[in-house]
Amino acid sequence: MLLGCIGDDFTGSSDLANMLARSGMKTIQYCGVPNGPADPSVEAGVVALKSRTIPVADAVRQSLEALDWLLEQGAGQIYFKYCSTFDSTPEGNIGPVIDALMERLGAEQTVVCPAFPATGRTVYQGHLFVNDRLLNESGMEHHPLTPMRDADIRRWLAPQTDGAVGHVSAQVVREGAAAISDALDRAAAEGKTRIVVDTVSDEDLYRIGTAVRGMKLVTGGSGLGLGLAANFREAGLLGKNREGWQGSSGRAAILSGSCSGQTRRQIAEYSKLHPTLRVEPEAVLSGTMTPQAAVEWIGAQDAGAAPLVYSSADPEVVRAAQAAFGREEVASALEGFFAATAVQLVAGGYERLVVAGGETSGAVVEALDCSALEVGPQIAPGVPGLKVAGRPVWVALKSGNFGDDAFFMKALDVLKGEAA
Ligand SMILES: Nc1ncnc2c1ncn2[C@@H]1O[C@H](COP(=O)(O)OP(=O)(O)O)[C@@H](O)[C@H]1O
Ligand SMILES: O=C(O)[C@@H](O)C(=O)COP(=O)(O)O
Repeated sequence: MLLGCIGDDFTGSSDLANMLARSGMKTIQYCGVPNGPADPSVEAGVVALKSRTIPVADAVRQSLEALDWLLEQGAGQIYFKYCSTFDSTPEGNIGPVIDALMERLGAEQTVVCPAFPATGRTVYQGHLFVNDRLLNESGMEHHPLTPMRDADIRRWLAPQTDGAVGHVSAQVVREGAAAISDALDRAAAEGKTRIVVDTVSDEDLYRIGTAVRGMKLVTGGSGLGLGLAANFREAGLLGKNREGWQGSSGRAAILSGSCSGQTRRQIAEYSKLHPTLRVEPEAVLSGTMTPQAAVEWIGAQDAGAAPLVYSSADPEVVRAAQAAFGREEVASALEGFFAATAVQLVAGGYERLVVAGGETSGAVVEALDCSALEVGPQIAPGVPGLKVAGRPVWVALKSGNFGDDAFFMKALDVLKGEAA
């Protein structure tokens, strides 16, 4: 294993796995920390955790367990993957996990590089943009669990970390890898160890990648995977033979707990022509809507249809449910509902599942008890088709913000083995 990655959620991990696989690395996504060794042919191992919104101490412990396993597999560089919208709160978990990984690795400095230009996430003057909007005006300020109310990544990270936060500007990044390395050295001399690096294009990601070639720990969104994979390719370290990936035309269903604007547009589009069932948090909490009832509804739809069950709702509706029942209570009830629904579907022979939402996907994949996911073709930037290793189950794990309006249709096709 050349590159060992720790993803703080399952959609994000599949985003990174997609980036690395498309960049030529033999990549596997592990669901949690594996019990045994990795296949020796794996060049990039991505350990997916559901650690983005759990208590800080648990996130740190799980991340360190993943680190130890990746080091045992021989990984020479470690990549901590978080969201391209830097999903976190002033308490964590990005900062505390970075601190713990740096300490365990004896790393003196790391970069903080959430940008993913292919999906419109760029960092300029330390501020994160989603397309042409500042992060805190992009809709992410309404996120149910990690509302992002400040686009200045330096200011958002500072209270989360014990280390001093620095910055490398876009102007320096444009000058190239040598200028970036010099700027990192200057920051280190000033005692700055967590360095937010401006990134506005894929070219920037390649330049940053070159500059961090020897860094023990790098952190960011999936974008920087481009630059890191290029390092291994240029060093002649990547193998050539890639196994094929095959889809399935088996029965399919879609589950969505993502409340992002993009997911809600995708649901609106899909529901024009396909069966959809909206579930209310109240109904799930009171037990009037159960996984069994959802599975029965799915089974009652036309054979060949891929029914969609969703709890996704507008920000005001989400706020009202959280005020009535508690943020964590609602989230965990809905995640449990989707997880149990997925388990029953797979037990009933469903082979294709499209899941929208990072936390929702984590709950589903953990409940399905998958050890690893094989990476297939890209459905949309940041979202690959995946196959559960050793079982006839194909999944797509969609980040709330990714994919165009027709995403669900495309995902079902790619999981079938058809081009997107
Ligand atoms: N109607 C709702 N009201 C309140 N919370 C909800 C509702 N629907 C989903 N949620 C919760 O909101 C969270 C959405 O997060 P996630 O699944 O990560 O989506 P995204 O990828 O858009 O961030 C989940 O914990 C989910 O259970
Ligand atoms: O980096 C990204 O934007 C994604 O890979 C990601 O982490 C997705 O998180 P969710 O939006 O919570 O699914």
